[in-house]
Amino acid sequence: MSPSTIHSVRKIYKIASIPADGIGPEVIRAGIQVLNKLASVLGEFEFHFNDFEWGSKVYKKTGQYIPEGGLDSLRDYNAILFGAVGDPDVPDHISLWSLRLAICQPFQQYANLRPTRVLRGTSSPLRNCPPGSLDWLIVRENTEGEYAGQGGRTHIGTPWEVATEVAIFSRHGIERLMRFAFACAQKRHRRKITVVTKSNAQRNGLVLWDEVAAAVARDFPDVEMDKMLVDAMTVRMTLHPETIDTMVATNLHADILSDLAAALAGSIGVAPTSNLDPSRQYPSMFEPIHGSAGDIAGKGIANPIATFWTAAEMIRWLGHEGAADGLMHCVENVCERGIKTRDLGGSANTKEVTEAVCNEVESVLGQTGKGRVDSSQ
Ligand SMILES: NC(=O)c1ccc[n+]([C@@H]2O[C@H](COP(=O)([O-])OP(=O)(O)OC[C@H]3O[C@@H](n4cnc5c(N)ncnc54)[C@H](O)[C@@H]3O)[C@@H](O)[C@H]2O)c1
Ligand SMILES: O=C(O)[C@H](O)[C@@H](O)C(=O)O
Ligand SMILES: [K+]
Ligand SMILES: [Mn+2]
Repeated sequence: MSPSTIHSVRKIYKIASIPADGIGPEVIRAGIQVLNKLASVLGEFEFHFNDFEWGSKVYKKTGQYIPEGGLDSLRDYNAILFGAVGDPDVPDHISLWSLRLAICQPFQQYANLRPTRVLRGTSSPLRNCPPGSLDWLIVRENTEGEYAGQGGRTHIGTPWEVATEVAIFSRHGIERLMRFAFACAQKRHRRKITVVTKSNAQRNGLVLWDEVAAAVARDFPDVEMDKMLVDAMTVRMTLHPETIDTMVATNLHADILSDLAAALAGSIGVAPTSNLDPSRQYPSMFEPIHGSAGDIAGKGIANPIATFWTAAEMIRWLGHEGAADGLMHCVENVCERGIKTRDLGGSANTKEVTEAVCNEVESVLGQTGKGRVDSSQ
């Protein structure tokens, strides 16, 4: 193939980056550096990043997180790379609802994927967790449930004040999510799914959840399904991690379970998330699971690996499976060499980890090409 032909097949992706608050800009900068390195080494795609300044700083000046017409302007992108939102001067419910949820919900990014495993070179705080025994995929409902946004407050400030927070579960919303979750489980080698529920106490919405899960399960006879109450699930995750593969849970339950999962796998600093619109009508959004981490922001010590793993999931969604695996292989090599941030027990800073990953991409993927990785490396 002549160089000009190679050039002509290179895919160009327009990525909207929204670093936002706290450590968001620090880890997104690192993520962009690694993605650009990967692109130049592999030569199979190229990224055109457009940085959006949306975040709490701008909100404090203008009163808006997303400017007029802003959401529409995102529709032209192949994907959105998001940092984190949250600022000590802004109530958390304002920042979360005005930025992250203001994108996920209208863009119908109903499937939130949160893979969790113990990366090579890192360890679980659990005593009985040999490599490979914690390898999970959490599928979180991402548009309704406890995050439906329905409710209100009356008699504000009085002793008889009332507030409601109404969880909404629609058959349509549950079914599309369940189908997606079962299809994910089917693609993994264990073909096993745990439907997480709380249908003993939540006797309407989560009973519907269970019924829809049972109906969908009939269409996936090759996927083994079990059912677990969310409180008991925390025990199983901690004591018997090897019995779990894919789990599917409501918006709030999975939010909580995924922070637990991240900690059990080693650190919230490595955990990725994809907010997917499986219909591909809207761009999907990729972000580290963690928040703006005000306690470490500005110190240059945030773990960028959650963003690197997120970046790998983004390129996987764009169709470059080999490149995604190649990037993760390099990230794990760097961990194995002990170049890790403090949350993983190391002493490296964000910049050092980022440079080490870039160098690894260059030396490993530059040799094998196209993201193919020799597993003996
Ligand atoms: N999707 C999002 O944007 C998102 C997610 C979670 C929280 N938030 C917001 O972020 C703010 C802070 O929330 P929080 O403190 O509950 O959660 P957090 O994830 O920001 O931080 C929890 C703890 O984990 C540590 N941590 C997080 N990411 C890390 C990383 N990459 N490297 C090393 N350590 C890391 C922090 O230092 C902190 O001690 C709040 O305003 C919250 O609403 C936003
Ligand atoms: O609930 C939240 O704050 C968000 O869902 C956030 O925690 C996340 O995990 O994205
Ligand atoms: K985040
Ligand atoms: Mn969360």
